[in-house]
Amino acid sequence: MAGLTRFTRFLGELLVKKNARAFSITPFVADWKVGKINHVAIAVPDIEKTASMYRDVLKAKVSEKHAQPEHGVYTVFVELGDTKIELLNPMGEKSPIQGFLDKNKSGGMHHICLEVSDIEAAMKDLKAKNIRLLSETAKIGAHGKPVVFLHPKDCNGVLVELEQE
Ligand SMILES: C[C@@H](C(=O)O)C(=O)SCCNC(=O)CCNC(=O)[C@H](O)C(C)(C)COP(=O)(O)OP(=O)(O)OC[C@H]1O[C@@H](n2cnc3c(N)ncnc32)[C@H](O)[C@@H]1OP(=O)(O)O
Ligand SMILES: [Co+2]
Repeated sequence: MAGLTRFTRFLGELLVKKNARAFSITPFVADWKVGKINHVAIAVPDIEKTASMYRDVLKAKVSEKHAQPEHGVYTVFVELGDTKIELLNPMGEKSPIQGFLDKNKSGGMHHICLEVSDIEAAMKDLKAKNIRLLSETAKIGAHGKPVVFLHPKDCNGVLVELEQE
Protein backbone atom coordinates (compact mmCIF):
# COMPACT_ATOMS: atom_id res chain seq x y z
CA MET A 1 0.00 0.00 0.00
CA ALA A 2 2.82 2.39 1.00
CA GLY A 3 4.59 1.50 -2.25
CA LEU A 4 1.47 2.37 -4.26
CA THR A 5 1.11 5.76 -2.46
CA ARG A 6 4.78 6.59 -3.21
CA PHE A 7 4.30 5.61 -6.86
CA THR A 8 1.13 7.77 -7.16
CA ARG A 9 2.97 10.75 -5.60
CA PHE A 10 5.89 10.23 -7.98
CA LEU A 11 3.50 10.23 -10.97
CA GLY A 12 1.80 13.40 -9.65
CA GLU A 13 5.11 15.24 -9.27
CA LEU A 14 6.18 14.20 -12.74
CA LEU A 15 2.97 15.65 -14.24
CA VAL A 16 3.35 18.95 -12.33
CA LYS A 17 6.94 19.36 -13.60
CA LYS A 18 6.00 18.46 -17.18
CA ASN A 19 3.05 20.91 -17.20
CA ALA A 20 5.11 23.70 -15.62
CA ARG A 21 7.58 23.34 -18.48
CA ALA A 22 4.90 22.98 -21.17
CA PHE A 23 2.93 26.08 -20.06
CA SER A 24 5.85 28.31 -19.09
CA ILE A 25 5.53 31.68 -20.93
CA THR A 26 8.73 33.31 -19.61
CA PRO A 27 10.81 34.24 -22.71
CA PHE A 28 14.33 32.85 -22.70
CA VAL A 29 16.79 35.53 -21.55
CA ALA A 30 20.47 34.74 -21.09
CA ASP A 31 21.71 35.28 -17.55
CA TRP A 32 23.22 38.75 -16.89
CA LYS A 33 24.51 40.60 -13.85
CA VAL A 34 24.96 44.21 -12.88
CA GLY A 35 28.49 45.14 -11.77
CA LYS A 36 30.15 48.28 -10.40
CA ILE A 37 29.45 51.98 -11.01
CA ASN A 38 31.55 52.88 -14.05
CA HIS A 39 30.87 56.62 -13.72
CA VAL A 40 28.60 59.29 -12.32
CA ALA A 41 27.92 62.01 -14.90
CA ILE A 42 27.50 65.71 -14.20
CA ALA A 43 26.20 68.09 -16.87
CA VAL A 44 27.88 71.49 -16.62
CA PRO A 45 27.55 74.84 -18.44
CA ASP A 46 31.35 75.45 -18.51
CA ILE A 47 33.31 72.20 -18.88
CA GLU A 48 36.79 73.85 -18.86
CA LYS A 49 36.04 75.67 -15.61
CA THR A 50 34.69 72.50 -13.97
CA ALA A 51 37.63 70.40 -15.23
CA SER A 52 40.00 72.97 -13.75
CA MET A 53 38.20 72.75 -10.38
CA TYR A 54 38.74 68.97 -10.25
CA ARG A 55 42.35 69.23 -11.62
CA ASP A 56 43.67 72.29 -9.80
CA VAL A 57 41.61 72.51 -6.62
CA LEU A 58 40.84 68.84 -5.85
CA LYS A 59 44.15 67.64 -7.42
CA ALA A 60 42.43 64.79 -9.28
CA LYS A 61 43.63 63.15 -12.49
CA VAL A 62 41.56 64.78 -15.26
CA SER A 63 41.44 63.80 -18.95
CA GLU A 64 41.42 66.07 -21.98
CA LYS A 65 38.06 67.17 -23.44
CA HIS A 66 36.74 64.72 -26.05
CA ALA A 67 33.97 65.18 -28.62
CA GLN A 68 31.39 62.37 -28.68
CA PRO A 69 29.45 63.23 -31.86
CA GLU A 70 27.38 59.99 -31.68
CA HIS A 71 26.06 61.19 -28.30
CA GLY A 72 25.84 64.96 -28.85
CA VAL A 73 28.15 65.78 -25.96
CA TYR A 74 31.71 66.72 -25.01
CA THR A 75 33.17 64.65 -22.18
CA VAL A 76 35.95 65.04 -19.63
CA PHE A 77 36.72 62.16 -17.25
CA VAL A 78 37.89 62.66 -13.68
CA GLU A 79 39.62 59.48 -12.52
CA LEU A 80 38.84 58.43 -8.96
CA GLY A 81 40.40 55.05 -8.14
CA ASP A 82 38.33 52.36 -9.84
CA THR A 83 35.48 54.72 -10.77
CA LYS A 84 35.08 58.08 -12.52
CA ILE A 85 33.12 61.30 -12.80
CA GLU A 86 32.10 62.16 -16.36
CA LEU A 87 31.70 65.89 -17.04
CA LEU A 88 29.25 66.61 -19.87
CA ASN A 89 28.68 69.65 -22.03
CA PRO A 90 26.28 69.90 -25.01
CA MET A 91 27.60 69.39 -28.54
CA GLY A 92 25.49 70.49 -31.51
CA GLU A 93 21.92 71.72 -31.86
CA LYS A 94 20.16 68.55 -30.72
CA SER A 95 22.19 67.54 -27.69
CA PRO A 96 20.21 65.19 -25.37
CA ILE A 97 21.50 67.14 -22.36
CA GLN A 98 20.36 70.61 -23.54
CA GLY A 99 16.91 70.33 -21.94
CA PHE A 100 18.48 69.24 -18.64
CA LEU A 101 20.90 72.21 -18.65
CA ASP A 102 18.08 74.63 -19.53
CA LYS A 103 16.27 73.43 -16.39
CA ASN A 104 19.45 73.25 -14.25
CA LYS A 105 21.33 76.41 -15.20
CA SER A 106 24.36 75.82 -12.99
CA GLY A 107 24.51 72.09 -13.88
CA GLY A 108 23.73 68.97 -11.89
CA MET A 109 23.96 65.21 -11.60
CA HIS A 110 22.80 63.82 -14.94
CA HIS A 111 23.16 60.00 -14.90
CA ILE A 112 24.82 57.01 -13.32
CA CYS A 113 26.54 54.38 -15.44
CA LEU A 114 26.44 50.76 -14.29
CA GLU A 115 28.47 47.96 -15.83
CA VAL A 116 26.62 44.85 -16.97
CA SER A 117 27.98 41.41 -17.87
CA ASP A 118 25.86 41.04 -21.05
CA ILE A 119 24.26 44.24 -22.42
CA GLU A 120 22.18 42.47 -25.09
CA ALA A 121 20.66 40.11 -22.49
CA ALA A 122 20.08 43.04 -20.11
CA MET A 123 18.28 45.03 -22.86
CA LYS A 124 16.03 42.09 -23.74
CA ASP A 125 15.21 41.41 -20.09
CA LEU A 126 14.53 45.06 -19.14
CA LYS A 127 12.37 45.60 -22.23
CA ALA A 128 10.26 42.58 -21.24
CA LYS A 129 9.90 44.21 -17.80
CA ASN A 130 8.56 47.45 -19.39
CA ILE A 131 11.62 49.57 -18.64
CA ARG A 132 11.98 51.95 -21.59
CA LEU A 133 15.30 51.85 -23.45
CA LEU A 134 16.21 55.24 -24.95
CA SER A 135 17.63 53.71 -28.15
CA GLU A 136 16.64 50.61 -30.10
CA THR A 137 20.21 49.35 -30.19
CA ALA A 138 23.27 49.92 -28.02
CA LYS A 139 25.71 52.65 -29.17
CA ILE A 140 29.46 52.74 -28.69
CA GLY A 141 30.15 54.85 -25.58
CA ALA A 142 33.05 56.98 -24.40
CA HIS A 143 35.13 53.89 -23.48
CA GLY A 144 34.68 52.16 -26.86
CA LYS A 145 32.15 49.70 -25.41
CA PRO A 146 28.39 49.33 -26.08
CA VAL A 147 26.11 51.50 -23.92
CA VAL A 148 22.35 52.05 -23.62
CA PHE A 149 20.24 54.45 -21.54
CA LEU A 150 17.13 53.63 -19.47
CA HIS A 151 14.33 56.17 -19.07
CA PRO A 152 14.61 58.09 -15.76
CA LYS A 153 10.84 57.80 -15.20
CA ASP A 154 11.24 53.98 -15.10
CA CYS A 155 14.29 54.13 -12.78
CA ASN A 156 13.08 56.14 -9.77
CA GLY A 157 13.85 59.52 -11.37
CA VAL A 158 17.47 58.65 -12.22
CA LEU A 159 18.74 58.38 -15.80
CA VAL A 160 20.70 55.09 -15.93
CA GLU A 161 23.34 54.21 -18.52
CA LEU A 162 24.34 50.54 -18.87
CA GLU A 163 27.81 49.77 -20.21
CA GLN A 164 29.13 46.39 -21.34
CA GLU A 165 31.87 45.49 -18.79
C1 LIG B 1 29.26 59.52 -23.92
C2 LIG B 1 28.29 58.64 -23.17
C3 LIG B 1 29.07 57.68 -22.25
O1 LIG B 1 29.21 57.90 -21.04
O2 LIG B 1 29.60 56.68 -22.81
C4 LIG B 1 27.27 59.46 -22.37
O3 LIG B 1 27.13 59.41 -21.17
S1 LIG B 1 26.28 60.47 -23.35
C5 LIG B 1 25.23 61.35 -22.23
C6 LIG B 1 24.14 62.06 -22.98
N1 LIG B 1 23.20 61.14 -23.57
C7 LIG B 1 21.98 60.85 -23.02
O4 LIG B 1 21.61 61.38 -22.00
C8 LIG B 1 21.10 59.91 -23.82
C9 LIG B 1 19.84 59.53 -23.11
N2 LIG B 1 19.05 60.70 -22.74
C10 LIG B 1 17.91 61.07 -23.38
O5 LIG B 1 17.48 60.40 -24.33
C11 LIG B 1 17.23 62.31 -22.92
O6 LIG B 1 18.18 63.13 -22.27
C12 LIG B 1 16.06 62.05 -21.97
C13 LIG B 1 16.44 61.33 -20.69
C14 LIG B 1 14.94 61.25 -22.69
C15 LIG B 1 15.48 63.42 -21.56
O7 LIG B 1 15.26 64.17 -22.69
P1 LIG B 1 14.62 65.62 -22.60
O8 LIG B 1 15.29 66.39 -21.52
O9 LIG B 1 14.60 66.20 -23.98
O10 LIG B 1 13.14 65.25 -22.28
P2 LIG B 1 12.13 65.91 -21.31
O11 LIG B 1 12.48 67.29 -20.95
O12 LIG B 1 10.81 65.66 -21.96
O13 LIG B 1 12.27 64.99 -20.03
C16 LIG B 1 11.31 64.02 -19.68
C17 LIG B 1 11.31 63.95 -18.17
O14 LIG B 1 12.55 63.37 -17.73
C18 LIG B 1 13.21 64.25 -16.85
N3 LIG B 1 14.66 64.17 -17.08
C19 LIG B 1 15.32 64.60 -18.17
N4 LIG B 1 16.64 64.36 -18.04
C20 LIG B 1 16.78 63.76 -16.83
C21 LIG B 1 17.92 63.28 -16.11
N5 LIG B 1 19.13 63.37 -16.63
N6 LIG B 1 17.73 62.73 -14.89
C22 LIG B 1 16.47 62.63 -14.37
N7 LIG B 1 15.36 63.07 -15.01
C23 LIG B 1 15.52 63.63 -16.21
C24 LIG B 1 12.65 65.63 -17.16
O15 LIG B 1 12.77 66.49 -16.05
C25 LIG B 1 11.21 65.29 -17.48
O16 LIG B 1 10.49 65.14 -16.29
P3 LIG B 1 9.15 65.94 -15.98
O17 LIG B 1 8.24 65.56 -17.11
O18 LIG B 1 8.70 65.42 -14.64
O19 LIG B 1 9.56 67.39 -15.98
CO1 LIG C 1 27.90 58.42 -19.44
